[in-house]
Amino acid sequence: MTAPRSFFIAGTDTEIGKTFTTTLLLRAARLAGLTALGMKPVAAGVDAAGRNDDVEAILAAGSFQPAREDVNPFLYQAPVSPHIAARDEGRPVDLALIGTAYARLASQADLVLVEGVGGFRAPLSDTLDGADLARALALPVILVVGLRLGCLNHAMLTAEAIATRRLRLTGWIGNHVDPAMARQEDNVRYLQEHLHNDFDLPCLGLIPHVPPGPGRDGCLDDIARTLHLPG
Ligand SMILES: Nc1ncnc2c1ncn2[C@@H]1O[C@H](COP(=O)(O)OP(=O)(O)OP(=O)(O)O)[C@@H](O)[C@H]1O
Ligand SMILES: C[C@H](N)[C@H](N)CCCCCC(=O)O
Ligand SMILES: [Mg+2]
Repeated sequence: MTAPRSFFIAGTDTEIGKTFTTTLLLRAARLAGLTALGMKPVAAGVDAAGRNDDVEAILAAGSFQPAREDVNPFLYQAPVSPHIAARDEGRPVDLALIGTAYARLASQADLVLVEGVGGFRAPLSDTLDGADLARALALPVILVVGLRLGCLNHAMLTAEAIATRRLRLTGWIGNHVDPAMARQEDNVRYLQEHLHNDFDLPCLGLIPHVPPGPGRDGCLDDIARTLHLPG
């Protein structure tokens, strides 16, 4: 196996479709014949069974099930900012430990996708945030833009924050998280032009709104095939 192609999946905010996009990119990689794994190093919020939705979705989307502690080394109970949950539970996020878990996953796969937490600079502690996590892993970044009112500003600010840290920004994906968004095409056109002009950033795909329900699974392969994984 050659060195894996891995990416950090950053988002313009929380609840904008990072996990949904990550699972579709894993699907795209698998359809292309790659062994692909996801990672959610820091997750907050569990159900009655003690499980986190993102972790379960990312485990299910991989080519096989690696050690759960490697996919998700830090799981906190409360669905709040991780810096609060980590302090409440007395278990601080440890970037070195996350790096070791990532390396174990990378040794087993052609491609690893690491989902961040919330927006790019969501805090992990009083001194660390999501940007430090991306920098510690030193992975090229894919920016997921949740297409809803306000996303133009969030996208430009997030791209700037990533570029300022000299991380390699490889492309962006627009996710139609809000089916009622007005002037969708005009918004997408703005992002295409300005992320290209300011950051030389290509659009790697646009994900349509796919309401949850029985019809969702049937269209995921077709959507995944429209996404471009950077080489
Ligand atoms: N394209 C889409 N069509 C329909 N629903 C979507 C789409 N993208 C995301 N959703 C839904 O929006 C919600 C938030 O998506 P998701 O969990 O992927 O966000 P996230 O950015 O990963 O959030 P977090 O910051 O908590 O990790 C989920 O219920 C998901 O199913
Ligand atoms: C619990 C939630 N779903 C996310 N995992 C955490 C979002 C943290 C957001 C912090 C912030 O930027 O205000
Ligand atoms: Mg998520």
